[in-house]
Amino acid sequence: MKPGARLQAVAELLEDIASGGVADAAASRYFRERRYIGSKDRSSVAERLFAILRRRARLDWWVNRILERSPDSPPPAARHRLIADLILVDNWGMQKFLDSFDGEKHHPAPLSRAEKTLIEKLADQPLDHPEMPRWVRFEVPEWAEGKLTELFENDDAELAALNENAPLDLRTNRLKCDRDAAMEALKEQGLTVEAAPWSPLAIRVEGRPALGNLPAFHEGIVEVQDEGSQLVALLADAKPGQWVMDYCAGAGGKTLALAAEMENKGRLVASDISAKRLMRAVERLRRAGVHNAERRPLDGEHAQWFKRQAGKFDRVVVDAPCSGTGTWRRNPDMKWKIGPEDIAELQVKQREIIAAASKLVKTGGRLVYATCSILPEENEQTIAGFLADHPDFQVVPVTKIWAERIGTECPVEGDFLRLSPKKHGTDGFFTAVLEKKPQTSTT
Ligand SMILES: C[S@@+](CC[C@H](N)C(=O)[O-])C[C@H]1O[C@@H](n2cnc3c(N)ncnc32)[C@H](O)[C@@H]1O
Repeated sequence: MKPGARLQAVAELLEDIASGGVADAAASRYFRERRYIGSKDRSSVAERLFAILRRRARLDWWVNRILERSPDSPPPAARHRLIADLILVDNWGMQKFLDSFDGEKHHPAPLSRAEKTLIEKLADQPLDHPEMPRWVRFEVPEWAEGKLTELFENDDAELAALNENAPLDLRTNRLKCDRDAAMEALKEQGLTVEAAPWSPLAIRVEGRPALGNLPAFHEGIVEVQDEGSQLVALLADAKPGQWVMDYCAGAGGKTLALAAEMENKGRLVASDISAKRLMRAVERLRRAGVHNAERRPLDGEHAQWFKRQAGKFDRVVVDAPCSGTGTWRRNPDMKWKIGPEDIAELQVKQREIIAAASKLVKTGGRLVYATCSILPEENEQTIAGFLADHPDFQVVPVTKIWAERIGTECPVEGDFLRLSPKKHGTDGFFTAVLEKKPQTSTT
């Protein structure tokens, strides 16, 4: 691809994302439909795309200022973001733009008058400007800035970490081998890897290798999973022979980890409101050598079955749908797609889901509630609301489970697991473990 064609690809992807596309999926689709684009070009396009998404608030601030757009005008055009990025970050001058934005096949169309003004007036400006509001400087939505500042007790580095590149983490599949053997295999296959700090199964990979080509991946020795997500699954403390329900299983990320902890023994049910998402778990379960998992979509057809399972499960894991605020570093476009009204809606949904799932837990069994959100509304507040309505459940401190299950230094103090990218180097995660109390006799 010529440099101009790479830029055009970035502009088209930015356009797609601005009109509702999700960055990861949009990029995968774009490349799938254009198989002729080689791997170097793909990486270069994806790298610039994600870098622009991470700088979006500051780029928009500059475009609005230069073009004298009012703060309530719609977001700037995708091309304006790209042009601003090339000037503010790469110091492009007019001639470079004229050479690439030449309207040739696969190249960006020639510059408009407004774009030329942008290029002239932005020349020699730095990306950061002292007049930028705090939310712009830290690249968080305006509605979230106050909340996050309070949550992180004015620690600016926590806000900044929400916008940094996330590492690629793999989970060793204990059904196939231990971490040392998995790391050896990955090294032999050309990867640079190290043991990640918290999960005894986590392997951190340098760079962004194409895992699809690796035998270790095809053989199910490792699975992609953020270290934080691995810890959630470990804290479920699922044991061989137990009955375990992964209530919001999606494409099975946690189901796989739970199956390995259960050593393929016992009953593992993956349920989800979306049968389509559950279907995506099938191939992953096969690759991982999981034999004890069954899929049960939460639909009319299975409603009776779920009713009959009341009080039968040792572990019910609720990996609830959430705002994903803990994964903003991985999905920098997502934060601009949600607002406070979504958080309020999610909170209602989370309370309904945890209440429904709790019915499946047997006496002495555990309900594990997790989100990849860092907002207390979706976490501590959901748990407090649930416990107020369900006095038959009590909190089991994660520090206690950690000591029994993992044994190393626990990353948190107190009852709940609350991980943050800055403090723990993982995505932001929350986990609470609740136990169904033994029934007290009323005689
Ligand atoms: C955070 S995702 C789960 C991710 C998955 N556990 C993993 O580790 O890969 C949340 C899931 O909840 C599902 N969901 C949404 N509403 C639900 C409901 N009312 N009951 C059960 N699952 C629901 C969504 O379809 C989605 O797959």
